[in-house]
Amino acid sequence: MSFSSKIFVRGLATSAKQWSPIKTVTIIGSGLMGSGIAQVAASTGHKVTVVDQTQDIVDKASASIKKSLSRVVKKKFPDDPKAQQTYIADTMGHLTLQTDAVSAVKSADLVVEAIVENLDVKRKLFATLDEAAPQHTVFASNTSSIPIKDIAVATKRGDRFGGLHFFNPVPMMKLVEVIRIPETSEETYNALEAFGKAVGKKTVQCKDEKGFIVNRLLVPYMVESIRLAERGDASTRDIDVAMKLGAGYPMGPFELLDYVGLDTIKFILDGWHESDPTNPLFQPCESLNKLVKENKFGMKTGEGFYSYDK
Ligand SMILES: CCCCCCCC(=O)CC(=O)SCCNC(=O)CCNC(=O)[C@H](O)C(C)(C)COP(=O)(O)OP(=O)(O)OC[C@H]1O[C@@H](n2cnc3c(N)ncnc32)[C@H](O)[C@@H]1OP(=O)(O)O
Ligand SMILES: NC(=O)C1=CN([C@@H]2O[C@H](COP(=O)(O)OP(=O)(O)OC[C@H]3O[C@@H](n4cnc5c(N)ncnc54)[C@H](O)[C@@H]3O)[C@@H](O)[C@H]2O)C=CC1
Repeated sequence: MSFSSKIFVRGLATSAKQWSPIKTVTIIGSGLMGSGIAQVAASTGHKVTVVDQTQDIVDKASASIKKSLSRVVKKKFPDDPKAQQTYIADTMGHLTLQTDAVSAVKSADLVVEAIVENLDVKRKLFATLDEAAPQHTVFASNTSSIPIKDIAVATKRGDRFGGLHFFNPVPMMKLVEVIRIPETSEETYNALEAFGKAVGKKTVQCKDEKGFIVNRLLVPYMVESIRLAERGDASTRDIDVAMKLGAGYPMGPFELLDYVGLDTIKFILDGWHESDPTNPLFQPCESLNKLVKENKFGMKTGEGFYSYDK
């Protein structure tokens, strides 16, 4: 059955809001984002296969999904240990973790890529998957900063390609940005949007422009916060307190910088600066560069703008 006839036939019987043509999902990359996306997809009844490079990595992902689920169920079923266990077992029962990407996409309706933020590596992966996946399979990248069109050129399925940008921590953050490139068909866009809703997220639509919506606004905000501290106008602590209590943000900019990873922010800023060198919002940032040079990436290395117990 072709993808389009699946949508048409099933779409007649169910409401557009709840119904998604995506039932079987393969997530490539089981790091921070891939494991979170896998978790929310599995817990909403999708059949999910997660792929990473080694058995050790997928074992760690499985453990981190279980840990995250145990936090979720405490809130979802506060006084019902049995329901907590059932929810965790059901979700884990929808998950398969493996190391072979080619066999993992053979029956996928959707492939979500969440591997390292490197264009060449993403292109190489998608070129391989394009050969292996069935005709109807939709491809999506979770990239933070690389244009979707630059990744999609590695495949012959631009019409079945788009962006699905989730947020960290995936189980908690309620948004998915759905990104279309000019080639993305209406049917593909609708399927991606329906999948976002089916995993319990609010979706927003965005063109394939730098940073989409959230990162296009957040990156300059974070960099401007660093510049404010660099000028000595206020301390990092006070800037964080100010933005939490004065603007209602759950984390201050320096807490968020350390949480996301300073290496990641630098990578994004450098890339945008390279492609738009005169844009004042994308100018290099001295103290960010210094911390990254010293391998102080934030929470994951134990030190960034703040220090953390490892
Ligand atoms: C940005 C520039 C460019 C970067 C480029 C790369 C990034 C991207 O492309 C896009 C992004 O993701 S940007 C980052 C977006 N994320 C944010 O802004 C997070 C902001 N922080 C928060 O929302 C909360 O602090 C947060 C929800 C994180 C934690 O809440 P709290 O601060 O209150 O801390 P907790 O007390 O530990 O947690 C509160 C409740 O959340 C539950 N929880 C937290 N993490 C979880 C996880 N991983 N899995 C499951 N449950 C989780 C936790 O259970 C807790 O619930 P309660 O027990 O009821 O308190
Ligand atoms: N960290 C964040 O806050 C966010 C990251 N993103 C994007 O999501 C993607 C993944 O980011 P993270 O999960 O943070 O990275 P991560 O470093 O935690 O995980 C990446 C995983 O991909 C695996 N991998 C690398 N090459 C692979 C390949 N060829 N085949 C299979 N697995 C491979 C790695 O072994 C690793 O486990 C990136 O494109 C990033 O820009 C998007 C939203 C938020």
